[in-house]
Amino acid sequence: MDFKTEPIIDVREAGIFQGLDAVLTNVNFDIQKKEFVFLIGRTGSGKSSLLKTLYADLPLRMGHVEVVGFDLGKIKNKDIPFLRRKLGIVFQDFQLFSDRSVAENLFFVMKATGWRDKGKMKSRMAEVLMLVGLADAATKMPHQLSGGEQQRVVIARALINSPDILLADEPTGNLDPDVADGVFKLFQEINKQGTAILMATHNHDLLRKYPYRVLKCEKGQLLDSKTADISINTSF
Ligand SMILES: Nc1ncnc2c1ncn2[C@@H]1O[C@H](COP(=O)(O)OP(=O)(O)OP(=O)(O)O)[C@@H](O)[C@H]1O
Repeated sequence: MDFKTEPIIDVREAGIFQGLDAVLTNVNFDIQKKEFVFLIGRTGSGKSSLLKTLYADLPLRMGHVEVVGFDLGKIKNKDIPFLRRKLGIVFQDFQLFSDRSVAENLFFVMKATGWRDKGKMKSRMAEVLMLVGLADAATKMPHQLSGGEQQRVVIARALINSPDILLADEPTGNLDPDVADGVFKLFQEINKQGTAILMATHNHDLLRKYPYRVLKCEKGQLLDSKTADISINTSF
C-alpha cells in the first residue's frame, strides 16, 4: 500500500509578481496536511503577494504551484471559486458586512459557495460559531462585537467549508496583545483538529513563544526554517 500523501501546497521554482515586477524569485516549499507555518518578513517583502498568489488573486507567471489539488499555472477563472472553497482565507481587516448580522454574514458565504439546504446551513453555522467561542453571537451586528470577536467571526466564516488549510494575513495585527493571544490560541485549536495553517505575521512574541516552522521573505527570496537558519530575533 502507498502511504505517501500529497502536500496541500506545493511550490516549485515559482516567481511571485506584482504586475511585471518580480517580488520573490525561485520560491520552493511545500506544506503538508496539519502543518502550522509562520510566514514572516519585513513590510513590503512579499508575504501578502505570496498568499494572494496561493489563492489565485495574483496570477502565477513563473514556475509550478499546486494548491489543494489545483494547478495554478493552468487554473481557469471559472475554477477559482472551487479552489477558494477548499481554502479558508483570513485577512487583517475583518471585512464583515457591517449592515448584516453575524448569521447573515455567514449565510452569505454559504449561499455563494453552493449551500442550499436551510437546515444544514443553520446547523453548520451553529457548529462554526461554537468552535470559535461565539455560540451566542448569531443575531448580533458586527458593531456590537469587539475587535477580537469580529476576527473570530471571520475565522468561523473561513471554516464553513471545512478547508484543508487556512491562509491568514496578519490576523492578529489590529488586536490588543491579550486579544491577539486568544485569537492565536484559536488558530492552534483549529490546527489541532487537523487544518493546516499558513499565517503571515509581524508578531515577534508569537514566534518566540511557539516554535513552528517559519518561511521568511527576504531580499526577493523565500527562506525555509526546514532548510535554512532563520533568525527570528532580528527586525522583520
Ligand atoms: N497592488 C499592488 N500593486 C503593485 N505593487 C504592489 C501591490 N501590492 C504590493 N505591491 C508591492 O509588492 C511588494 C510586496 O508587497 P507585499 O504587500 O506582498 O508585502 P508584505 O510583506 O505583505 O508587506 P506588509 O508586511 O506591509 O503587509 C512591495 O514592493 C509592494 O510595494
